[in-house]
Amino acid sequence: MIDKLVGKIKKLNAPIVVGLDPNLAFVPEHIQKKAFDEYGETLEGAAEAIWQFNKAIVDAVYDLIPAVKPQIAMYEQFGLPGLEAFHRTVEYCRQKDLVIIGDIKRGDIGSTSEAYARGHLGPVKVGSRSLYGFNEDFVTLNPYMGSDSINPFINTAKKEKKGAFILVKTSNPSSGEFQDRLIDGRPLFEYVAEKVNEWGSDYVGECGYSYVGAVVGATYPEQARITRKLMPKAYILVPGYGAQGATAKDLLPNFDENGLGAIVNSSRGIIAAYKQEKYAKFGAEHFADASRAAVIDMQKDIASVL
Ligand SMILES: O=C(O)c1cc(=O)[nH]c(=O)n1[C@@H]1O[C@H](COP(=O)(O)O)[C@@H](O)[C@H]1O
Repeated sequence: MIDKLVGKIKKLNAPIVVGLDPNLAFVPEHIQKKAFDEYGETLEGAAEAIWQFNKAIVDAVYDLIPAVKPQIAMYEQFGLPGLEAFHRTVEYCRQKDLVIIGDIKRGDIGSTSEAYARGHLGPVKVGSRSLYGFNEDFVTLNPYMGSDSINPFINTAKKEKKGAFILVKTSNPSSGEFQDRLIDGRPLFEYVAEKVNEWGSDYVGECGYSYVGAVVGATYPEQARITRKLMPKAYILVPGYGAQGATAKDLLPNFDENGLGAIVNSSRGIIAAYKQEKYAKFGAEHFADASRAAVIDMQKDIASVL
């Protein structure tokens, strides 16, 4: 899957992942109304609204981008109907040949991680059958519980030719609280970066990159300079561009000398583009066209610095 991802990034000249984080507040009134008319103001109604919203955005942008990253929290907030909308979204994106990064940020004791890995990457055995649950191509992982919490995902990813992005230095304001703490004079995130490099060293695709990747927030370019060197084979998922304030220049340290090695996420900046002054001319009716315009602008913005 890392080869498919890198191949698509090169072909489209777009190291971009659109984050499908559909809060109801982003879903235009007319879509909400239609869903509520059909299902009432219920969890089912909310799930239908976010699914229709996602579908319109995917239809508008799929030919421009290599990948999507549905963030499971935005679906979980609507309970089981929300998770069904997550699954539908994953399946729809697969039909559109997009690489799917399930943003699930999991990691637990080994036996529990094995179950998460089966549910999100691999098949689960049911009697004589092997069945897929959510079936994303990559997942995001939280490595705080150590190697035995990560290994089940790596083993499953290897069998399935899929992959993972492991949190190394996150984009949020408090990310330094623990991640920057010094241990023997070096910040914790550097140790995690070295571990990501080690976890991925045996699992390198034809493109030269490992299918064990990392997450490094665009909001911390200085730290990215260090992590890029510590894990030369890791593809880096870079969130924080757009809504969290990072600019194209901030992304640069995550890329290699060939302009590869990183893929930049934008969620609110794309899916809620119609709410920004810059794209207001599209109006809520044409929210998906606003998202397309925002993807094109993001692609140009990143290309201008690479
Ligand atoms: O793993 C992630 O994707 C992630 C890691 C991180 O350090 N920061 C971060 O913002 N994210 C996710 O990236 C997305 C960012 O959304 P926007 O700020 O709207 O572009 C959300 O789904 C976050 O959960």
